[in-house]
Amino acid sequence: MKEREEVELLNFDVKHFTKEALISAAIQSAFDLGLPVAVWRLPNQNEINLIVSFTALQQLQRVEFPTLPKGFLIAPFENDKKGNQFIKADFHLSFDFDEVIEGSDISSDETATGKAFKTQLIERLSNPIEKPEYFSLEKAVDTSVDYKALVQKSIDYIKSGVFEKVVPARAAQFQLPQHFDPVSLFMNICQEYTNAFAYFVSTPEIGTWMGATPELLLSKQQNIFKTVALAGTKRFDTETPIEETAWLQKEIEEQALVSRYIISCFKKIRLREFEERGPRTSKAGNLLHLKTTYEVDVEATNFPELPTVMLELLHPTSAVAGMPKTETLQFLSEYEGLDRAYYSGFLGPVNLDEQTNIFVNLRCMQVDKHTTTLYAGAGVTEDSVPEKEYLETEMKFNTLRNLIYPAS
Ligand SMILES: C=C(O[C@@H]1C=C(C(=O)O)C=C[C@H]1O)C(=O)O
Repeated sequence: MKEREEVELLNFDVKHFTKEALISAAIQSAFDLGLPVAVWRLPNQNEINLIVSFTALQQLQRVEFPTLPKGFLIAPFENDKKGNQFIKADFHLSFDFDEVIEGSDISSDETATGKAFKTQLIERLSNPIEKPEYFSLEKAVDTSVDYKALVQKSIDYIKSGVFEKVVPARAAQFQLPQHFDPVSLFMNICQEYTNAFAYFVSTPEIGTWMGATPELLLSKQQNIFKTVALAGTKRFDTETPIEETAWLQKEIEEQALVSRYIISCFKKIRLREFEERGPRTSKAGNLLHLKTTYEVDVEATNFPELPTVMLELLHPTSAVAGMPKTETLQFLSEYEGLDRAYYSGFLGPVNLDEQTNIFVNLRCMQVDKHTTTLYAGAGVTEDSVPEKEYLETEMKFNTLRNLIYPAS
């Protein structure tokens, strides 16, 4: 670890501050200067990372992972419209438990913005703030759509053979508590959902998003490419050991469709050597899902561009859109009545610690100044019951809602 001398970049010992104070001051300083900031914690890890870009978001036509600098990728559900957005890591802090383990000024030349950011950070640390401000789009979201009727329509379309599975979503808007602090919420997410990808992203262009997603879209660590098929939802029951969870035919089929979709992507690019594990029951907060993992050795298969190619083929998977893709996307844009924005898009760190980890943006919310919009969907098949799918979206909302409004 390139410890001390890099931590010294702030000209004083950051170890005097808690990680909450440092994260708050960095978010506030990014806000003050109109700069993009991302904070995250990978599943089953202690390390929290924070990056700030000294330039505006970069729009990427194609996500060429091997040539991208260190940064954070975020893309909306309807990717063709706004495209992939990239937050370049010009400033990077990482924390393990309470210790700053790395602080680095990645940008090679000291720009005026970079200098201004560090000056501002020192200023904000010396005069601590209670909670940071963040970018807010104050977006109006139509939450009036009758979700149960939408599920019924989905079932009718499936029965008439238009498609096999579709994932309609809905949004709910809530007033934020008066003393809402995104940093303490982020810390609670990290603590409560240890096997989720916990994140906070705030930029002038996309506003502020937070979440605790259980779904990996793809990752590359050393030479191993990984993706998962995640679907089927049940409430976690503390009385039943996870491995003894019983799944209904409907849920098994729903998840098998996602697996089949991933395998069809591999087939399209003539990739035959992959390792498949599962389906197994996987816990996500208070919910359980069925999960199959796929791994490919990109060196052995001589396929370095696999993550780039698979990103384009996979998104949106049938876990968030449906099967087949074209018909279900058409149905959703016609009847869902919701701008999903970054919900069910994808996001995650790129080329940090020589790894890339991109997740499907689920169990997430867009945060405005006084309100928050939560998004959730449910996989509908022929055997779905509208009331049950509605309750499933409520349970998914609860992932974050329970932490924003803890029962007193
Ligand atoms: C669509 C969501 O979740 C997806 C849909 C699932 C399902 O239909 O059972 C389960 C996990 C996710 O792949 C969501 O959380 O909003």
